[in-house]
Amino acid sequence: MVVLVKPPALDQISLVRSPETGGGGGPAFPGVPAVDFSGPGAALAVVDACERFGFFKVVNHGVPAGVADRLEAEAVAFFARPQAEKDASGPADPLGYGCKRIGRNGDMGWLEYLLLAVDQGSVASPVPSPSLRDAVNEYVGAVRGVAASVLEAVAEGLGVAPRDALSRMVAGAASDRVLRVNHYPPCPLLQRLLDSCAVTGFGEHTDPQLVSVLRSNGTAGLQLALRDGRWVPVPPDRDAFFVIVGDSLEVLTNGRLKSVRHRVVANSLKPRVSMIYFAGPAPAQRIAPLPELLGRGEQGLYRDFTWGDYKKAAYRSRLGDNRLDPFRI
Ligand SMILES: C=C1C[C@]23C[C@@]1(O)CC[C@H]2[C@@]12CC[C@H](O)[C@@](C)(C(=O)O1)[C@H]2[C@@H]3C(=O)O
Ligand SMILES: O=C(O)CCC(=O)C(=O)O
Ligand SMILES: [Fe+2]
Repeated sequence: MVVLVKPPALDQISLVRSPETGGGGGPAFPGVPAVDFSGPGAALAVVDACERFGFFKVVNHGVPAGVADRLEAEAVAFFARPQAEKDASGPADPLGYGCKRIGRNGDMGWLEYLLLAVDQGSVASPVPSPSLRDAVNEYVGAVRGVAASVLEAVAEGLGVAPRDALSRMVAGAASDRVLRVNHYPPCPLLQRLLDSCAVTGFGEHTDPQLVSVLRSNGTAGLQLALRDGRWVPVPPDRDAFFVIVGDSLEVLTNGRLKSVRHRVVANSLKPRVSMIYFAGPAPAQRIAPLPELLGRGEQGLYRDFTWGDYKKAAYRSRLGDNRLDPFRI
């Protein structure tokens, strides 16, 4: 008999079978779709990837590599500071520095992070150092353009007019944008057991916003749930931005694009650093299917709500909950 005893530092963090194959197997995962934003055809490729996986990566996005590299270096320097100094920027509630605790309802992961509010072009939260603030500002200045291009491509690919019908929802002065910088330290305490168990870095969930734009260093750990429930690893790519369809975009498209469950498992040897820009709308924004996407006589699948309503409910939920279920008709 194998008895699993977790070291104290891990005793509130769950283990996952990784990757788990779900029941029955399914068609081979062809890999994460890469959409080239420098050429023609991006809009249709974006919609195809969002319909099939709720996930893709943007290549040739035009953001100079130095912008993300600089934020990554500043983040590494911040997370290397003494714990007491980092704690002075926390606890995250929901913004600020957080360690292991995710949200307010008991979720735990093997990570530390900074959650920062972003206004139209720069960070709106206090940032622990001027050099980190400059790097964050430079980064959000660039990544918000990627989020806008993605949402324009979605609108174009779905035949929604005007082209900025979605992107303008996350570009207004009152829009709710957040930048999250995650650091997953190596987790040597628990080496992979039986070759199939891993420590939860960030538990499985969907993102509540329209889209999330993620960039990570070269350390693996991100996993994606396919539509048939199988989990697949996402190979890291420092040069790309990964795009995650969120719950709000699912509703706006009446379920044609679906939000995707994803999670991160800790690496036993290398640190993972990721930065994720969550593009959310203004609290008063109605989140309802776009009329162009409802066929004649077709009903919306969700009851009427605003982003403010949804966010309030989200912050009362556990990470892994299906937050859209209570809003389905
Ligand atoms: C457990 C939670 C953390 C979270 C708020 C929530 O109550 C449920 C949604 C979580 C999530 C997931 C995506 C993003 O990382 C995040 C910032 C968000 O908008 O929703 C987190 C929230 C958080 O960490 O505060
Ligand atoms: O750190 C990552 O790679 C993903 C984290 C994530 O999904 C999130 O912060 O919502
Ligand atoms: Fe996420």
